[in-house]
Amino acid sequence: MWERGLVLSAPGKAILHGEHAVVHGKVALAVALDLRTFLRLRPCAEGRVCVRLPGVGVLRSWDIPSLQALRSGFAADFDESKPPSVEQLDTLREFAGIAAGATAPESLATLAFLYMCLAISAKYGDVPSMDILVWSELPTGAGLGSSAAYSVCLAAALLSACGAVSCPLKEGESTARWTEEELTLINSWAFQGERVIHGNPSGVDNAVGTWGGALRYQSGKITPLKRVPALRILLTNTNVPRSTKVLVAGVKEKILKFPAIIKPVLDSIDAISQECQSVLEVMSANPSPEHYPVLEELFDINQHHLNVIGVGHPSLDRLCRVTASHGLHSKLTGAGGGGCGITLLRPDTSALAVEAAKRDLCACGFECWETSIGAPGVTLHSSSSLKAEVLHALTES
Ligand SMILES: Nc1ncnc2c1ncn2[C@@H]1O[C@H](COP(=O)(O)OP(=O)(O)O)[C@@H](O)[C@H]1O
Ligand SMILES: C[C@@](O)(CCOP(=O)(O)O)CC(=O)O
Ligand SMILES: [Mg+2]
Repeated sequence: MWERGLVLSAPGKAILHGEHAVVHGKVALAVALDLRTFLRLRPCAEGRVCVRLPGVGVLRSWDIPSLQALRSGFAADFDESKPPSVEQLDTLREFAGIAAGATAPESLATLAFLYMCLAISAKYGDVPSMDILVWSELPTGAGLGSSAAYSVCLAAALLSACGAVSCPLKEGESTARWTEEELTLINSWAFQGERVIHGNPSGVDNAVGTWGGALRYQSGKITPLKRVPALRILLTNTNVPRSTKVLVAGVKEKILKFPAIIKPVLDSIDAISQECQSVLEVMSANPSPEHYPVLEELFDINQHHLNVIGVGHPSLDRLCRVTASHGLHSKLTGAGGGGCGITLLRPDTSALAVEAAKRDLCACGFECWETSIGAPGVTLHSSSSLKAEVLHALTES
């Protein structure tokens, strides 16, 4: 079925609570956003694999025999349960001409592609000649899980191309999703992509990209949150670039340096996530405005904690101050160090008040957008069902 080509997508995410702490076994609550990464896969005839990633300026192609030769060097070691080894990544870097230790977006994206392509073909059979194009509505490296959305799309496309998962889109349907079992496989390979990009990911981002909706995540255990109130959220990108890999490594260093000081902060973040989950459950049964002050206070406390563990940034402090001047509460989301913040809007926050806050945030050089949460996870699309903007990006890039 994929032989006619396919288009699929995965959502970005916002972490309500638990970023960083989740890497150390604590609870995180995360929701899928209505901003997505799209991948188009087309067969091509020349015995080559071609990858176009316009978001990070990559246009590369390799002939299949050279990929097969590379793979045969360490085929036995590829498995979705094993982290990519230093040796494997060094070999792939050398093959692709990527400098050791390079953390540029294009280097990490190319390395993740090569790793997943070789590992999946080693396990499930050769990849066919193909042309892959990835285009995203998400900002890259801003805390909204663009790396996970990219990894989920690659996993779904490569597993489809090797025949390890089906192509569930039937003639005449506009979208389709895979079975639970297939989604579990896609998620585990997406986690490998995240491992290449992040070093030590928790797995929460790829879980949201795969399953969508809203979920609680702890140490690999994914619990969908069935009853979540329709929260209104304002996302603000400070446009300050940062790397998840570097920030995650910084928190680890702080824990090693001051364990007795930092570990209780992570425990407190865990308690915030749990408290927030209880409040959301009560709210969905009884959607009364009385719960909002609690959610707002939890945002404030967690933002302080995230500053304590070293992932704040002056731009994020400014974001919180500006929204506070409009009576709104914000925290960073994702890895921090710049990137995005989320601001909770109450059901009765007027459009005028939101516009005034947005105006002040934009005056700081930030970008804002109001989003809805709980979007579907990884999805196959028929071309005719795509928005004009997406179709244009996938045909013109
Ligand atoms: N559209 C995309 N195309 C290719 N690579 C991408 C894309 N989006 C993200 N990436 C990869 O993910 C990395 C950003 O991941 P990360 O630092 O975790 O930030 P975040 O996940 O918050 O956006 C980029 O450096 C790049 O390697
Ligand atoms: C900081 C962390 O909790 C979330 C990172 O999210 P993002 O890559 O900044 O979108 C890391 C992780 O969970 O793997
Ligand atoms: Mg990421």
